[in-house]
Amino acid sequence: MAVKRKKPKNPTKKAKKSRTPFFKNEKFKFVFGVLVLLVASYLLIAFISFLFFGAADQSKLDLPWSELVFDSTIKVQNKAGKTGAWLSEVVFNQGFGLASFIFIYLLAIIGFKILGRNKGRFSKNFFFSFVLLIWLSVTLGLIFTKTEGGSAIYAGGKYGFVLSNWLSSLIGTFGVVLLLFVSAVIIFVVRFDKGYHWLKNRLRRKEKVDIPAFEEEQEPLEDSNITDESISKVIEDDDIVKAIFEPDSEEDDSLEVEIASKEEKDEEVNEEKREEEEELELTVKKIQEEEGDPIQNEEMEDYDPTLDLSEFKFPTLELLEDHNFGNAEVSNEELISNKNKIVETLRHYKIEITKIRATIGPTITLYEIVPAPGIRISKIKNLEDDIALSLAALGIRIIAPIPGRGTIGIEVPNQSPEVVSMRSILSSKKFQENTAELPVALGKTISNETYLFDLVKMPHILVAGATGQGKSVGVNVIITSLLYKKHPSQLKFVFVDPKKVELNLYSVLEKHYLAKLPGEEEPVITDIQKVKNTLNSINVEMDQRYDLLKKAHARNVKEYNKKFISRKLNPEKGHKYMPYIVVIIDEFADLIMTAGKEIELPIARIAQLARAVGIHMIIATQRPSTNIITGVIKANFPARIAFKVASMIDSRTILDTPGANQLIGKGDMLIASGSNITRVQCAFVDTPEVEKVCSFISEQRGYPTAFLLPEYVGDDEPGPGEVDLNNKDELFDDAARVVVMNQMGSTSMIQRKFSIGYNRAGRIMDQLEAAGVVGPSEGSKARQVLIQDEYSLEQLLNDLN
Ligand SMILES: Nc1ncnc2c1ncn2[C@@H]1O[C@H](COP(=O)(O)OP(=O)(O)OP(=O)(O)O)[C@@H](O)[C@H]1O
Repeated sequence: MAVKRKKPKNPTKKAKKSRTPFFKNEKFKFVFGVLVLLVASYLLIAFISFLFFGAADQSKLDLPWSELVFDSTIKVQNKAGKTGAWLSEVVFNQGFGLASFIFIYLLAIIGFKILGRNKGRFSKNFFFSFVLLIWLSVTLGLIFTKTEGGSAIYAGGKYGFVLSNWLSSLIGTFGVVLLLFVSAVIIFVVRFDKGYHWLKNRLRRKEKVDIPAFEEEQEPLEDSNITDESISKVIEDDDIVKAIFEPDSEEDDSLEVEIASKEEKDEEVNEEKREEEEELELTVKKIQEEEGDPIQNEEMEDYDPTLDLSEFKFPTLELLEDHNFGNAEVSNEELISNKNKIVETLRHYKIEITKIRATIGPTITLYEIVPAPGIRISKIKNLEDDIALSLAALGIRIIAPIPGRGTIGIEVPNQSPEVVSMRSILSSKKFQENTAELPVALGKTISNETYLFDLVKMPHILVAGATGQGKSVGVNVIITSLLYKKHPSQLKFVFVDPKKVELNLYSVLEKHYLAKLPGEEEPVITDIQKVKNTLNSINVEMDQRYDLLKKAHARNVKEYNKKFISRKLNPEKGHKYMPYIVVIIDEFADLIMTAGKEIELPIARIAQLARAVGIHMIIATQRPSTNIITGVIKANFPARIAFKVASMIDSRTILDTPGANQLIGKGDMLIASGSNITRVQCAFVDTPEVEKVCSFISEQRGYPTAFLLPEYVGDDEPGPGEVDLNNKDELFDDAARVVVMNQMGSTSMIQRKFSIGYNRAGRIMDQLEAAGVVGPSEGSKARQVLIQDEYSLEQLLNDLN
């Protein structure tokens, strides 16, 4: 009985089903497709026969169709019979002449399209075939102005003939020839992208433009299915080259400081270039691999994830401040004085140097020295404090040796440090032109380069630093960078902020960029229990994403989305576009102190596995002690950012090396990724600026709700076996009445009737089971209702209350 009532389970689905027109039916499509192909074949036979026997049949084809068909004395030679002969006459001679064969091609592509076999671009093919039909018939009409004595066939057909005649009278024969030529070139260029590039290259070569070898290779790449990753790689390589050149250009300002020649540098540059070329070849290979992707599906316009908010406007740079308070540059006097002090101090300890070179950064100047042969590096390293003392500067850091350069670096803070504005780094060419998946512009390096990374490659970041050293600003910089590059459909944030103040300003982005649990009020999570549920829910999302990736044979979310966008994945089979999810946890220490393992384990799991499915995590902490940043966390967060910390031990805890204790604060930071440590001056973005950016976004139309994460039932929610009837849900009585009235124990019915989440409906169902209203769960079937009438139910409810 209960099963019968299952019918209205999903009314919208039902409505959809009944609305499906008959011509979308698979069988109908198949029959229709085959019919169209048969007609095409028949016409092909008729047309070809017409070419041979048209002249012989000509006299009979002047008769009206009915007379021709029904008069049995009339015989035609056309292999497709009288109808075929008559059709050929109408389409060929009265229509478009030899170009009429294009009709057969059109019918064939329509037939294959209906059968679902047409993988080409249908609308494009259709349109161009039509254009070609007209073009060809006019051309043939122009060339074969008169039919030859014996021939009964108009090569250009009546239309071609009339049209070409009319055009000739209008612009003259030469004009028509010119028009046909120009239109042929236009058709060719518009229709064939490859042909266009071929033509362009031909013309270029003719101009004898000297194109370097790698550029010639890049040209077709633009057009092929080049992946964003490969583009970003090319750009990154470019950046490396720049990074090598830039310090040199800086040196020009301080020529007096430089002692040695630049020959070595040139060699390095050559080597980098060689590497770059090798890298480029690799990229090309990768593209070929991807072309062989076996999953192909029916042709449609590409899916556009941004379509729902297509009018969304990215925040403008004007929303950000310049923060340029007339920052003084490092003077030559300062450079020379520092250089002299370094040289003197080292000399004092009998360390001779052969070369010293300065690279000026926004807050720090790096003095690179090459000690004389035989000097032990450790000796210089041990003099760190002495050099600091003699330079009377805090924050001296010695890097001995600078990896990959064979020199020793001494970083000295500038007397008047520069504030690196967020605006300046976001307006940098490097950021503007970056095509990385999740580009983050964090600040400027020691060589005044914009420091940029792709969060996808990092892929989770641990940020630590003593209070007031720029951690919150750093996190805001990361978020702002992403907001300037990613559309709301491509990126979602989960904000966890136990302090309740730091990330709250982003709550206005709820309907654009935030993800939350269903039924959750607050978009920024502050409650520990909710943090647990959210992290576990992200784990569920991660598992679901892995399942979808597996089904789609995709290795990562980028590949998956690419397939989804090109409609190779069927949404009806559960596939969906996957936005990146960036989880930002501020004050991680507070969470670990209160919830310990319950928080640590889901975080570690996400950190271990979520990279491929587009989930990334950034956790920030003030207290970088080993009980907070445990081995499990450390092992899974290869990228770490350290602002100034109080002690060397703290520095070791974050970076596995000292150094963060010697930073100068105010956004001065060390970034460790793998074995590389880079000193970067973090960009500065003030809270009012972030607020402006957020309100710019939130004032625009958003999605109806935040991005909903999967539901997660916490462990401390009572399970079915341990239902507490003293603590019944307030909808319990009403739900019991609905169940008994309908005689159907279905959770989804309760969920629908009361517009509540599945979890709550499930809990009510468990309570109904414990109260004896329904029987135990029977898998996907509705539960048996144990109370038969409303009277018995009211009695039971009275007893329970
Ligand atoms: N990149 C920067 N450039 C210049 N000044 C900065 C920078 N970052 C931070 N500051 C300065 O340091 C102050 C403190 O920064 P911030 O609030 O980010 O510290 P914090 O480490 O988050 O502190 P807490 O842990 O107490 O929240 C800022 O108000 C600003 O004046």
